[in-house]
Amino acid sequence: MISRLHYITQDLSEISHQEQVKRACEGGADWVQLRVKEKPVNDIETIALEAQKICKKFGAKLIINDHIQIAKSIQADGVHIGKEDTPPQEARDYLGDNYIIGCTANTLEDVLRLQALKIDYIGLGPFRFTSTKKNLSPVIGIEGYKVILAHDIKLPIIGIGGIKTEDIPSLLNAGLHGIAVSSLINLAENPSEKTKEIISTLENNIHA
Ligand SMILES: Cc1ncc(COP(=O)(O)OP(=O)(O)O)c(N)n1
Ligand SMILES: Cc1ncsc1CCOP(=O)(O)O
Ligand SMILES: [Mg+2]
Repeated sequence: MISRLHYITQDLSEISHQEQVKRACEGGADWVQLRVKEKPVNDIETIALEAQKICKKFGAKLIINDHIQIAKSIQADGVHIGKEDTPPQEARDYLGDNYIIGCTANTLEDVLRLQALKIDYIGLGPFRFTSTKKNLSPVIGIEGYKVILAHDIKLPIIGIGGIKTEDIPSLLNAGLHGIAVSSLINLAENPSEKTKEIISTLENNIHA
């Protein structure tokens, strides 16, 4: 099952990725995407191993952003790859069938193209402007999500980009499977409590 909440770490000067993972897991996050942008690959692998220990302790899945080699060498649960990363089919051939592969879409055309591939979920965004990611694609907004999600899409679609807790009801109503958030948790006064609040809001708004 693809989680409703994809928690994503970010490069912050004050707090390590490992500590970010711990705080989110303590709040109940069961899906962690390790997104380290500003470090050499060897350092990212070391961080990933430590993040994996924490995720295992809490029973959370660990998804590695961008680096399929690291995912394979540490036997993480999966990878998230974007349009400028390894192509999805190449990632599937490299990782085999036992890894989760998520891919980024920014448009309906991206979603329809990705649908045909052997992947497990799509991260569709950005919902709104966010400073967490550089070179952001044009924002989709709630109306854009409604148009895209009106199509017959089989893969779970995860919304991403500037999402706040109060957006959750309308995003789920539009047809998203779940959401991915970074700064909402990482920059919260109490990240574990914020994680709990997001999870309970998601649970209260799933109308299966
Ligand atoms: C769940 C989810 N969706 C989209 C993204 C963005 O991935 P990408 O386009 O490769 O951008 P970077 O995260 O690498 O900057 C994501 N990470 N997670
Ligand atoms: C990785 C990524 N891809 C599109 S927006 C984004 C950043 C999401 O972070 P935040 O939840 O802080 O806006
Ligand atoms: Mg990427």
